[in-house]
Amino acid sequence: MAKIRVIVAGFKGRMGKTTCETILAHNKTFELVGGYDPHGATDKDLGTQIEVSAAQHLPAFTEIEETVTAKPDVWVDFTTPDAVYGNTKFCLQHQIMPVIGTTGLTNDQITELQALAKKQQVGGLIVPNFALSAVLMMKFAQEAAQYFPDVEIIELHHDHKKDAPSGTALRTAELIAQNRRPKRQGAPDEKETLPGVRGGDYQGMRIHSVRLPGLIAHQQVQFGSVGEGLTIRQDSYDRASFMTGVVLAIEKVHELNDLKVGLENVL
Ligand SMILES: NC(=O)C1=CN([C@@H]2O[C@H](COP(=O)(O)OP(=O)(O)OC[C@H]3O[C@@H](n4cnc5c(N)ncnc54)[C@H](OP(=O)(O)O)[C@@H]3O)[C@@H](O)[C@H]2O)C=CC1
Ligand SMILES: O=C(O)C1=N[C@H](C(=O)O)C[C@H](O)C1
Repeated sequence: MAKIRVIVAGFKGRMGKTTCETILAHNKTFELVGGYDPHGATDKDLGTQIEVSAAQHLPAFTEIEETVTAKPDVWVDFTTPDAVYGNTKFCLQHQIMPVIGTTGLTNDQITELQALAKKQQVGGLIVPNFALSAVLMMKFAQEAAQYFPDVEIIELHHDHKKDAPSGTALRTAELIAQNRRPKRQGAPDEKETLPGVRGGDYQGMRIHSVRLPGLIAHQQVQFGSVGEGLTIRQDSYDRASFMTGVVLAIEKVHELNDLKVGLENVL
């Protein structure tokens, strides 16, 4: 069987670099055909970033149009919230299957991209969190919300993270909202004496974002009821935690005939 040709957008970043290393380690099934970073990349960058001799001659593109010359089957995106919409649109327009890890796509953008994927007949996957523990945490939280409508989400990340709340927290809130009876939490007359201290309001439930050095990616979904509580906690202690999901997504994305949200679509 032919190897799956993969390009990594944001290859110099924390996730991009780990992803390139993972693809190279899976060289029986995957072929890393290049990297993309519009802010500066040379052939040498990709080789030196990855520090694997096999990667020395891989192209690193700075112009998005040039990426098609590498003939990728799959585009893995770990870039920035500002770039991800344009990158995904480009993939779909060029029949490249997107596997999107970057956060920040709005629901309207996702709907628009799904329509484009349908028109172009290209499958793809948007994955708020590739860690299996995170996928399970979201599923368990969604289930618990049927019985416990009072819930706060506390997400904790490294202090280089650009977006808040995290994509995982937003997706968790979205899934919980599908099962939770609408409710505005807290005392009706509650008042913040320090602005923002109660966190972000997502349909009446609160999301809190913690940023600290030393952290990678963690989330606690805390439910409360009369005389009892339930806490669902997930931890990514290392970026390796995302790689099982990344590999699975690259392997399986060709089985999809539209643009789906969530790793559960290929589990
Ligand atoms: N779904 C998941 O499981 C996970 C998702 N993420 C998400 O992935 C994204 C990246 O995270 P992380 O690797 O930590 O971030 P980094 O800042 O380390 O990496 C982002 C990289 O993208 C590059 N970049 C910027 N603009 C573009 C563009 N237009 N096209 C291509 N590359 C670009 C940056 O390069 P330069 O410095 O040259 O601008 C940088 O090297 C975030 O949105 C994060 O939330 C992270 C972990 C897991
Ligand atoms: O920026 C990160 O690091 C992460 N981003 C994703 C998010 O915003 O949910 C996934 C994971 O939490 C790590």
